[in-house]
Amino acid sequence: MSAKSPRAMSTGLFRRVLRKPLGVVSGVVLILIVGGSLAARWIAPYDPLAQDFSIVKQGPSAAHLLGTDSLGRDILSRLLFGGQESLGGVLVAVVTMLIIAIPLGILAGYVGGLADRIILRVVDVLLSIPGTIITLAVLAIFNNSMFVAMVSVGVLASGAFIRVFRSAALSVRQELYIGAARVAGLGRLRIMAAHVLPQIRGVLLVQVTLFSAATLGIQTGLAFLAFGPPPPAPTWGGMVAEAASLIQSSPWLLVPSGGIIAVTTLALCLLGDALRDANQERFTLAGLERGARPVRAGAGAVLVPDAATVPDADREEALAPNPDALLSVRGLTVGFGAPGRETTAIQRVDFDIRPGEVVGLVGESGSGKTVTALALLGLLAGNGRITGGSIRLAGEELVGMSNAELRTVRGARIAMISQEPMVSLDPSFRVGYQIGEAIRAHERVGRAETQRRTRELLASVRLDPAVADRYPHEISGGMAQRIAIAMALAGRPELLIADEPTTALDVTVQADILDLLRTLQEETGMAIILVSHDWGVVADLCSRAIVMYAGEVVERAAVSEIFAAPRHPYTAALLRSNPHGARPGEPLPTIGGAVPPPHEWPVGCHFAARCPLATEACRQAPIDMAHLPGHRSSRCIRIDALAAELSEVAS
Ligand SMILES: Nc1ncnc2c1ncn2[C@@H]1O[C@H](COP(=O)(O)OP(=O)(O)OP(=O)(O)O)[C@@H](O)[C@H]1O
Repeated sequence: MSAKSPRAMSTGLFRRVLRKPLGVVSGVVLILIVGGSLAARWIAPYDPLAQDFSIVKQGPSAAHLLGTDSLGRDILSRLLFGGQESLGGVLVAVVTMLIIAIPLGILAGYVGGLADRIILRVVDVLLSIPGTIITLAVLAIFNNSMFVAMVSVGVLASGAFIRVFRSAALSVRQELYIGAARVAGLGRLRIMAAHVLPQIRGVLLVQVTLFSAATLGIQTGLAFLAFGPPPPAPTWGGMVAEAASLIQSSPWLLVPSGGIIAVTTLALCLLGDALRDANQERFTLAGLERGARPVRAGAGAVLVPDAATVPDADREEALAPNPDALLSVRGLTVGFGAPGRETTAIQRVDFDIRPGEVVGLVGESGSGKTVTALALLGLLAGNGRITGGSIRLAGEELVGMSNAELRTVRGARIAMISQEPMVSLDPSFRVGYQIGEAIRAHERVGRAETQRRTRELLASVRLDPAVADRYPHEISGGMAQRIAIAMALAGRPELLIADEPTTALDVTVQADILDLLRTLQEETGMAIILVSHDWGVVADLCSRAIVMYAGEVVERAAVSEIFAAPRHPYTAALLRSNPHGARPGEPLPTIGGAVPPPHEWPVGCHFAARCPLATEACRQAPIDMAHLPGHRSSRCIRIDALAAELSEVAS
């Protein structure tokens, strides 16, 4: 078992390149050219400056494999030494470009918002600068310094590459494992360095090879125009210039000098092609293996309490969080869209979770369960904001906390597992490494301690320690969910939000995961919010349930009470359509119609259009929560009619 870094995984791309004949040939050619230049002082047969006027302009011979030039100097030796200047210039430009484009591109793509807008303006400026004129001016100002000229080439080219790396980072940002890393409490810098950068390395390598080819053209072009080191120092461009001036009398001279530039450029372009193909294969394979699925995720939410969005009737409750609760949510309202013109997606959400309590958050698709869960973590999509209400964790207000403050809450105090454990895991990292990363996000621990805790966490989710050495594509969905749970436990959270943790799993595995969650809850004493639309799962695990419909909590009660006598027509309809209660041969009752989207919410009861008990009064004004005996509440004014209907059915 190990929690080692993902170096082995990064060799996957190179392995795929090595399977491509063009990739191998171009790679070998480049290694020979670069290696030959680096080792020039040991392998060059002659001094590149040594002149011998008795053998000028000779063709290839045993003594001079590539012939001699107009001063009798050995061409092979000059090419080998000249490569140092030409390839060194390429290296300077590429490194300069990377130093600027990688951080700015990833920052713009991953962080977005103002940072993105500022960086894009800088890119516009860089792209509008006439590169050739600036480079020639730099050479004039800096006394023909090829080094400074290549730095300026790198700076000027970085604008285009910032855009490329930004696009790559933007697409990685949507991945669930990035969301999972944020939930685990990892900082932005760490996520960008450890998760985004490795994911865009394929694009990066392709761009580096193609830019190197282009820069080689610029470097040799400048040397051809007599910029850079003056004669007799060998440069590839200078050798081409000399050969061009003697093209009539000695055409051979152009073959080795022009040839080395052409071969190097071609090899770089072909290597770039092979890398691009290998990288695309990787995404296709990863997509097939993981069933890639887009996910709503984005920058941390801006938390702006807006008292005006909390209706008067609920204001008193909104101002009175429960001091005994671990989590006390009051009047929580979330909007999506441009500030000031948001569409409200959840509103007036109130509930408490006591320490160690397991509570189900139930409702059809679109009722607002996930938005509520993400709001608790400050992880709403980039266009989402908390526009009202309060979230208190052990008395501490989370609404209004900065992102940095929220990071100390995520993972450490509130953890989350999602319904897609496989896509929550970064495919490039061994699972042991990812668990280790979750541990280190909360504690400063050494390698040995990280490994010990990784083993301990794997054991706690009933997995063999050897699983740590596997990559996500080497494990099953059930194992992936166990690992996601292990990662969630790494910060020893007080509250675990499990968002439909069994939905994507095989039925046989579902029961195991629920069992595991129950055992872990008993062992650790943490509270759990179980987001689900499956009453069977809720009945299995939860003591209380919160039922949501079209962005509002419509009923809160103990699960046993809800099953015995629901106090909201929506809860009753949901229970009737529960597949666990289906009778053989009888069609399963369904709730007619669909959950209205936020912009179609009616003024009155949101469920009125689908409710058989609705009257005119239900449609006229917003319905407040009615507090019933036994800590129950229901957002319904027809509770008596419902109770009468249910007792009629029962009798
Ligand atoms: N980024 C977003 N932008 C705009 N609207 C959104 C966004 N995310 C969620 N919503 C809206 O919020 C509402 C509640 O969605 P939510 O995902 O919370 O429902 P849910 O009950 O969790 O459903 P499911 O079980 O399908 O996950 C939906 O109407 C949805 O359209």
